[in-house]
Amino acid sequence: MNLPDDFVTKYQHLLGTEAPAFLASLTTGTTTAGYRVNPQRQLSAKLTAAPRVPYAPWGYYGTVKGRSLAHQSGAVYSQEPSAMFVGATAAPQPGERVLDLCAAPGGKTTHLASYLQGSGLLVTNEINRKRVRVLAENVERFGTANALILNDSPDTLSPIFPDYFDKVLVDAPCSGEGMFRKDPAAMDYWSLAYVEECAARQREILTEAVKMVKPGGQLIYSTCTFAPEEDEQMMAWVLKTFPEFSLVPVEKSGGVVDARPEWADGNPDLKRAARLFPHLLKGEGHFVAKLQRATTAEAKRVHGQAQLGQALTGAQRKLWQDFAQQVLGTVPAGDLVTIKDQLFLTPAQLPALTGAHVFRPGLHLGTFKKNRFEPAYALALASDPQQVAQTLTIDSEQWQQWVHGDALTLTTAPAKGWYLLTCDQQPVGFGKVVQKTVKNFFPKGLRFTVYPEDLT
Ligand SMILES: C[S@@+](CC[C@H](N)C(=O)[O-])C[C@H]1O[C@@H](n2cnc3c(N)ncnc32)[C@H](O)[C@@H]1O
Repeated sequence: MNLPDDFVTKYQHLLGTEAPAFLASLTTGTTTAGYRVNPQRQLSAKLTAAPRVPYAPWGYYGTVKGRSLAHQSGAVYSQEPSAMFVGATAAPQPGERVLDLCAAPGGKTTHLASYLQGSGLLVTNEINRKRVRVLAENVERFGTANALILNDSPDTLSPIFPDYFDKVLVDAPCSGEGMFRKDPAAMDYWSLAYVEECAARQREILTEAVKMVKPGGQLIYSTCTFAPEEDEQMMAWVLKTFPEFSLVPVEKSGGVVDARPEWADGNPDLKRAARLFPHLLKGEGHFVAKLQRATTAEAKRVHGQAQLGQALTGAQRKLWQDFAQQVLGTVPAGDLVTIKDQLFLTPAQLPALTGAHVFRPGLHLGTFKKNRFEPAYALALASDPQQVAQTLTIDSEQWQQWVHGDALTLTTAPAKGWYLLTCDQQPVGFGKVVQKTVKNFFPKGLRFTVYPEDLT
């Protein structure tokens, strides 16, 4: 791999005697894959036998194939090990209000969801229209029930959520130098000028992000670049521009090191942030900082209350309750709304979302058809098979037919109706049983063929 000349010169100057090891790790080193397991799931011994990522709860080194049961059912999320340090630094407590401002494809968001354990609120936002779809797919696949998914720019959100969140994560769009080894295409658009462009955009994003942190709350800032302009210098700028914020020490282990004050204005507090270098640990390049807002200010009030959809008709409520009682065994608590014929369970007590683009108002429960209710795939993946009344266990061969979109044939005929299909204790979707056939409702856009090599 040929690194850009300007990049090599810059880091030779910055790193001095450390530069050869650093540059060699990028040109001749190998990337280490990782995955996080989903704490909401029963996990097979195979998934948890891999070596642990030292700083990341639920994190393991190793590979899980995309066309595997573990991936499809949301038992795992493939994530580069250094990226796991970001969620581990944010580590929200159950019940907190959390904003992930730059969230697609959803690696950090699903990690934050694991910490929240289905409680509190996760507002997960992605500015890009195409990428927000992928974010929604991953949030649903991971069985996240308490997320509001938005598709907005930071300046649309800051007036809606003033002083609102316990934790705000800005996993910023950056020059991506830390990904050169994993994704050499990131070098194609890199230049010294591009670093400056990214820094300007980060200042804009942070200017809005700070407004949404409640007094006493925290802002977590991360990039996957080595560029001091986007890392230490960005934090030095925040400290000077927003004096209510101070850096709190990021706990470091497993080869994670202090950030470099000498690469910014020399403020020793900058050491409190963290750098992940590929020549010092098993992972790619990252920078992570944790900023605390002082408690002195009084929180601004949010306006109004969100109208995320329509109220249910009596007939719709009965259809849903009958389905939930019979198939789930219980009616989940929470606020229900419909958008056209779609039913959602929404987070409670949100402010008015004036001007925002709501991509998912909450957990998709299903669709009202003429006089019947059809449960959603998202509900299946958010369900705990051990709590669900009507489940049907399928084997690996049937799972392959299922994700391919085929109907399944059973040897005996259970009672007619909806069942949560499970394979190896993982929820894989709802199927409708009619005599000895299970009709396939696996979403058309997600169907895939499993090849023999995917099963090893
Ligand atoms: C580093 S990626 C986020 C990765 C994600 N947090 C994850 O863990 O999967 C940065 C994201 O910021 C988005 N972005 C780009 N420009 C932005 C802007 N001006 N404001 C907010 N987000 C932006 C990009 O579309 C991209 O999805």
